[in-house]
Amino acid sequence: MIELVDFGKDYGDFTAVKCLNLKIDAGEMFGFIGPNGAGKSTSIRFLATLLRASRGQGFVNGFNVADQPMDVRHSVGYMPDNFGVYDGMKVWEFLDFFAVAYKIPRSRRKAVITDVLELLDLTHKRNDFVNGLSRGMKQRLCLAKTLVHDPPVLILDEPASGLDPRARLEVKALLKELRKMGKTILISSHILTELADCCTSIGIIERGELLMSGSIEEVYRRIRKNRIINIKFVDGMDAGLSIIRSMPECVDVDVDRGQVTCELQTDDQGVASLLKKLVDNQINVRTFAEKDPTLEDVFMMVTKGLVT
Ligand SMILES: Nc1ncnc2c1ncn2[C@@H]1O[C@H](COP(=O)(O)OP(=O)(O)OP(=O)(O)O)[C@@H](O)[C@H]1O
Repeated sequence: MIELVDFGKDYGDFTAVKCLNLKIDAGEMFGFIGPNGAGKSTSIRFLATLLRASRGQGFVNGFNVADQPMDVRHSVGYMPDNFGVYDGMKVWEFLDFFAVAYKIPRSRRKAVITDVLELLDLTHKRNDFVNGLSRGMKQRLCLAKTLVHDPPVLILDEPASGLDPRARLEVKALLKELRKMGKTILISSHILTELADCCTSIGIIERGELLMSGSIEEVYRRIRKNRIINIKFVDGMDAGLSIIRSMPECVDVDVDRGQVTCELQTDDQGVASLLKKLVDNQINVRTFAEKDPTLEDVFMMVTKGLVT
């Protein structure tokens, strides 16, 4: 449904995106994850037909982004990372403006706006001025405007940024609802944990390069070669730490409030042999537990080059 083939973008001498290949199937919710300046918005703006590529091609709903921009625009609901609005506009007028832009006939516009407001739980704000809305409401309104022409594809640039935890949860619930309605969704975020339980697949981008992509399960499977172990000692933590650090499989060690967290590039056998080594050296281990990687851990490992 969404595809980038060798996409690249230069701004003058600066290469923002090198060569990005991405394929998102119909019905997927794809999380596009990367630090500031990684190239997420650049790629997204290209897919939304707002930016010319320096190299490569993009396809949305079977249409070529560069050659068939109008078809792409009708297929896509795009939510930018910044929300702009004309002064003195009411909520319904804002949506009507986009409905007109998408050439929805006058006879259908009122019903479309009513439906979208209901879906986004904004019916009670219909006659309020947009500028008076809270940030959470504005984000929801922005999401509402991406839906007026009922596009099969939604491209959302950081839809949950700047929201409080409750508003973030609400946006996430909405996204799940939209996926159930059959929309294909590309969503970018730095808030990795946000995406973990709603995305079907993710792509991690850094400095214009896609470092890893696939279903969450696939990415976790690959990351499993790095094991994260939490250890607490009764005593002898310093001796324990030097044993851990001496292991060639050890790639990272962190100590926080009496708990040691170490990252080992190893398998089950390697994890077991660390515990054995500690016990054989008469170190009193109180707890020793492997931690399942969170999306945050995955992101840190991938961007540190520990997993490819
Ligand atoms: N119009 C522009 N002119 C010059 N450089 C640009 C322009 N737009 C983006 N860049 C640069 O390209 C790089 C990628 O920017 P982009 O906005 O795509 O990243 P991003 O991953 O979306 O970051 P963020 O999460 O901060 O929004 C950055 O270094 C940015 O400074």
